[in-house]
Amino acid sequence: MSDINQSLLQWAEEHTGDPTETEVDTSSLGELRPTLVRASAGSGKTYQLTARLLRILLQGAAPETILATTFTRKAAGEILSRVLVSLAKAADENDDDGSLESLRSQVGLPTLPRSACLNLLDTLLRNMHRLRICTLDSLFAQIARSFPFELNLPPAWRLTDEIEEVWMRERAIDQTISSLDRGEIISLLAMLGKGEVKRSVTRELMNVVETAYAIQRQADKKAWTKMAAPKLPESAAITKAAGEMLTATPKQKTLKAKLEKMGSAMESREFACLDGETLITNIAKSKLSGDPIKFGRSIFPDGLGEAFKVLYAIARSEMLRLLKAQNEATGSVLQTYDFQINSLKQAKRALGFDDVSIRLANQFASLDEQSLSMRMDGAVDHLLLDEFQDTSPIQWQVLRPLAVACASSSGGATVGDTDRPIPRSFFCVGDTKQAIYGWRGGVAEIFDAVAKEVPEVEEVSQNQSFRSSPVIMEAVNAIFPRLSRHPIVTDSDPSNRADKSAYEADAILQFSNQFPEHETARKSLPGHARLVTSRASDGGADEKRQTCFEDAAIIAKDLVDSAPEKNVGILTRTNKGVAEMIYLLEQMKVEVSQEGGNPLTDSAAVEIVLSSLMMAEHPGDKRWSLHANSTPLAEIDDFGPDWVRRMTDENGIAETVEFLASRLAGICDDRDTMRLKQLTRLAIQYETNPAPRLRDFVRMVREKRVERPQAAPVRVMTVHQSKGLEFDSVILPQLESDLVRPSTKPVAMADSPDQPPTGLTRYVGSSHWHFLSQDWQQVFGAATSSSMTEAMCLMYVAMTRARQSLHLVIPPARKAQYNTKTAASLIFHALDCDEDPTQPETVLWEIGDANWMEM
Ligand SMILES: Nc1ncnc2c1ncn2[C@@H]1O[C@H](COP(=O)(O)OP(=O)(O)OP(=O)(O)O)[C@@H](O)[C@H]1O
Repeated sequence: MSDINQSLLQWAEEHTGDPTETEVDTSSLGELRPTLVRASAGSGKTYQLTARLLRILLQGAAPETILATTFTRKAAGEILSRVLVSLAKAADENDDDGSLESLRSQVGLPTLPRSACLNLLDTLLRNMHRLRICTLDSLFAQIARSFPFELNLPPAWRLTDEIEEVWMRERAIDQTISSLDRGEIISLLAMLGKGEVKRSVTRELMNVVETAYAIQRQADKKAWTKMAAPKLPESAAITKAAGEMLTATPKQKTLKAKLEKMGSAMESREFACLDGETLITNIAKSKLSGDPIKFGRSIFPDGLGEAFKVLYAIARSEMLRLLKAQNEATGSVLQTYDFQINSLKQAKRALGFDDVSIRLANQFASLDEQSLSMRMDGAVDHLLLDEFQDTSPIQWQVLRPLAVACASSSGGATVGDTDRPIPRSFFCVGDTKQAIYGWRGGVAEIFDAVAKEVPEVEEVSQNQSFRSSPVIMEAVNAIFPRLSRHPIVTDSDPSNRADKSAYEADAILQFSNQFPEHETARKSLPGHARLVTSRASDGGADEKRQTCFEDAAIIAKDLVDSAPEKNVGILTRTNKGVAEMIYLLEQMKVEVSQEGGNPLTDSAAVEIVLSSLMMAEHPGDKRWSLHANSTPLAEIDDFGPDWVRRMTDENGIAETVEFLASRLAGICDDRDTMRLKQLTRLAIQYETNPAPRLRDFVRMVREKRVERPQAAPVRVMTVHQSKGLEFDSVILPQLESDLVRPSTKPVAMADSPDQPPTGLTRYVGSSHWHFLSQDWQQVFGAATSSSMTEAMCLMYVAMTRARQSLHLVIPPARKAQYNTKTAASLIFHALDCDEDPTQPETVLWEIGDANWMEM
């Protein structure tokens, strides 16, 4: 039990009366109907979920009948702490903040007695271990423990961590390669790559595993063979077409040369030169538009129509047959990898969260509710799901039977020893506009699945913010419903289903059309929002970004200086951006902290300790000893690889690290000292590992993010990390990067987005989409739309973290039309700014009062 819970329990014990004295009259609550809440940012999703949980508890439900899940441990902790703190405050007779009234209004019980809050708090604190408020991952791990045989789990299995997962992946890839002979490797690589061997075997396999394994595990076994490839045209037809091209007599030399090249290729059946051929692309365009086939500005003479059809059919068949072979090779290598990694994990008795979810999902498809509740340490009567937009199809498959059972209000447990039943309940909440975890498998369309699959679920939407000032809401309302003003949308041709831009445009259009008007309950909260260009910079994209970051740092410093009690969130697109931003702020002596933390290697002192350990691991590699010996550690008697090895063998890694850290004290500032302490703590934790090894420890330190203990007034993080948080001021300095980052991830075909894939294929560049059948074109298009929608969601999450002020800093545009595919350009067009975006240090748009902090 945490310290806060311990002290709450003590406090509750001193104040609790006889629980039977205060039976709560919950009749006014009515039945808790199955509910699906689609709620916008800051509109109180966590607040509502907490309210629902409290209502269920106040009705007398036993804590073990309730299950509330979310996505991060932090969010789960936040829900629990909101429940406990609001009860504790409401129960406190000396409270003069109106906490009891607030709780009464939150739960909808105007006569809720103070003593009932105290009794409930007491019950909860005594039954904390029974109340399940947890992440989906930890819930699944708990459930899995109840089904060891069905899930074929090794005895006494344990969960892996991220570092161990990487280690096992590398081992399994090595074993996959060893299981193949040389000839197999060469042909496999040729198939996996673009028909040519261009990468190292390990790197290519690593890439395939990283991009395709997770999706293939959820897919139908035959998914990689779904893509069909047409045969080459008949040989006679090719010969005839070749002849027509070779004998054609166009006036223009370029046309003649092109026809000769194509004709010869067909005649000799050497088709490699057709890949990437402009003429083929032009044939595809003409098929779509009905216009004559062009080459440059010239048009081919009449009579070649059939020959061009054959040429196109050859190019299409070549491309799709290669893709089909690549897909099959990918499926087969992933099958071998699957065998290797599973054997490894089975031998180590270790499973990752993904392994657990997949095994459960397969099992749960055929499980009835009774056997489910029998195994799960009793029945779950009340299910509450938070952040539902981030749920993956696999996770929904596991949750579905529980959701359906809880939504049918009959059959719940009774209150204590009485025979008064408490109807079961289902509640799920989320915001599809905040679906930013597509890469982790989250699928916002799961919301629609709930509406379809959970009987009689009531849908509620909520767009009133309890977080942001009217100015922030005005900014959000000014931007998102008008995103479709951007030239990407206005210039797009929606009829071309092989055009990537059309899908991107469509995604922006849908997002802006469906965007609900946002309101706020905090009508008198002052605020300020503006879009500015940064100072000019001469260089390329890196210099421009750097200048925006510098300007953002200046804005943050000004805000902190003028209103030290307010907090500032600087949200970047990338982790690299976070590191750069922190460096700049530290240079300006602004106190800053990083959400989620950095690896400890951001401290030079930690690097010295790591070099000393690596010196023992690789005595032949002089880099490590040179580094370690150029520091005060060189003064240790006999210091060298043997000394470190002896010390770790005799005293363990943690003690060695602690000793080395103590010898570095003289050269450490406060920050280094704190990071060294954190390093020692990591070493102590690491030593509980069954086979601790120096090399693995160093690797873990390099990868593991460790937060600094205290949050500073300025916090820097990626937009992803800011989800669920709020700041008085938000600064967005990285709006100029590409909206959608290029991806070559495989693409999946499914009956609906919440279903497992029935088909999979390697990625195909958009210039080749015209070769694909219509259904696959749509699949590629849908993947593009999803990425663009996610980019819109990211912008939305970023802006709606602001309570009072919002600073959007963009570099001056290259051209006044400003039609780049960036958030900066989208915002500029949505706001219909009159000012010239090419000018530096210009306020392009501004609302509210820059002195909001004084109001
Ligand atoms: N009905 C309400 N009455 C008063 N305050 C509320 C209410 N609902 C929410 N709040 C307050 O508004 C703020 C935002 O609420 P909350 O964090 O629950 O929003 P959210 O919908 O989860 O936000 P997001 O999706 O953006 O993370 C919190 O400070 C919360 O205490």
